[in-house]
Amino acid sequence: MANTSLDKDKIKIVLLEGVHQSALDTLQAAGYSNIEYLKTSLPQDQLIETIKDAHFVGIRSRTQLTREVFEAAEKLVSVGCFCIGTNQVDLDAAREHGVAVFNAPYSNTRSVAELVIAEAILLLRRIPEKNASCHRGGWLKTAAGAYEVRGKTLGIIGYGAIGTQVSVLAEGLGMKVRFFDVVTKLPLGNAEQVRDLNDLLAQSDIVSLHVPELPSTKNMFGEAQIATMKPGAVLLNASRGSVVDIDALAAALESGHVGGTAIDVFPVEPRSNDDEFVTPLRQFDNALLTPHIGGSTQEAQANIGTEVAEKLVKYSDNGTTISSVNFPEVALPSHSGTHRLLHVHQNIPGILSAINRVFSDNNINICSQYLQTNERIGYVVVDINAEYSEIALDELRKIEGTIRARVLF
Ligand SMILES: NC(=O)C1=CN([C@@H]2O[C@H](COP(=O)(O)OP(=O)(O)OC[C@H]3O[C@@H](n4cnc5c(N)ncnc54)[C@H](O)[C@@H]3O)[C@@H](O)[C@H]2O)C=CC1
Ligand SMILES: O=C(O)C(=O)COP(=O)(O)O
Repeated sequence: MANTSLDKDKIKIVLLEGVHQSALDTLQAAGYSNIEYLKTSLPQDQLIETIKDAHFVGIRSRTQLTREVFEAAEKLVSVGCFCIGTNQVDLDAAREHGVAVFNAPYSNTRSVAELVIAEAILLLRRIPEKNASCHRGGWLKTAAGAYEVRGKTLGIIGYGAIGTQVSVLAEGLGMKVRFFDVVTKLPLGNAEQVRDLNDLLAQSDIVSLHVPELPSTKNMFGEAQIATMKPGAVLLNASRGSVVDIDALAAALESGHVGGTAIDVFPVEPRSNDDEFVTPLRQFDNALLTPHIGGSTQEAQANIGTEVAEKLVKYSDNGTTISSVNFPEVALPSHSGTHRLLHVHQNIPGILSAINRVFSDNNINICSQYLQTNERIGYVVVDINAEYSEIALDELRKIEGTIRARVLF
């Protein structure tokens, strides 16, 4: 019988953007040795060349996996986003090509929250401009415009995993927490949900954004929202660069309406540490600018490396898709003694009977079967006796609506 389950050393894995060593360790410990490791992201043409024969790809927030990339990467089975955000991946295109995408939804939450709290304190004490002045030989020893965060109102926009952590830490420092979210959320501690964004902005001394990049959050914080902030209040953004209109923010820093800002994410970010960083905010001493390092701590990166690599290994070794962001989720037991067929298909009428007909027409006994569907695709996993897997795989691949079929043993 032909060997249709790929040997592990033939499974090519490309890891980009310097993911943590823990990812390599996890993959290697699971027997995967064919790993190409790159420290940066790649422009689209080089990316396509590098991953055209890859089965697994690991990225962080910088690498853009567009439809064109998925069309070119014919062997791609799965993508690991070694971060929280998955906006850099065309998830529809991935799903249509049968590529399961995984991320690490919580491993860097605390790191972002700690940074935001530190920035809030530094901004209210006017530290960024005092620090800049000291570096130039100045000595701005004054209490003018410097405040404690205790008793101040923090307005959080997006009360999810990060927003709630910020909320808890802020209350520990004696801040009043108010939040705005499009979903009704259970407030932690004494935080209160404010239903109208303008109301939140009008009462906050510190505004911090923690929303995902979505069509609805693109430029959601522009001239009008900035104008509604209290004069002298500070704005923090460690979510995505597309959320804040940077030119409007620059104008408000120029006029003094915004008292200071801490920005970690930008509409255009350099591809690597060797490229120049360009933003209109560079000219302002009271703008605390960081190079998208909200989640860049040793703890977060090590945990993310292990977490996402483990998800890729599980999907590769036994087909489990638990916590995939674009695939129906199936938790699978091990399948010793049988061959496991994995079939990803468009969710169209009649396809399940066509799949089951393959087994009944060929008199193949099904040892176990698992199915999960969403409105677009279905994922069927069938364990059968080894001797029948080649014929079954051939027949499954012929079914109209099949996106991808593979066998594991
Ligand atoms: N700077 C960095 O290094 C990092 C940045 N991030 C960014 O932070 C974002 C948030 O992360 P999590 O808290 O884990 O996500 P999450 O999904 O747990 O929370 C996001 C919250 O935003 C809310 N939301 C969505 N649209 C909204 C809108 N228009 N107005 C108000 N609220 C809205 C959601 O209902 C949800 O409660 C990520 O999507 C990612 O882009 C995440 C990690 C590191
Ligand atoms: O986790 C996220 O969404 C982040 O923004 C962090 O991205 P990074 O891994 O630092 O490129």
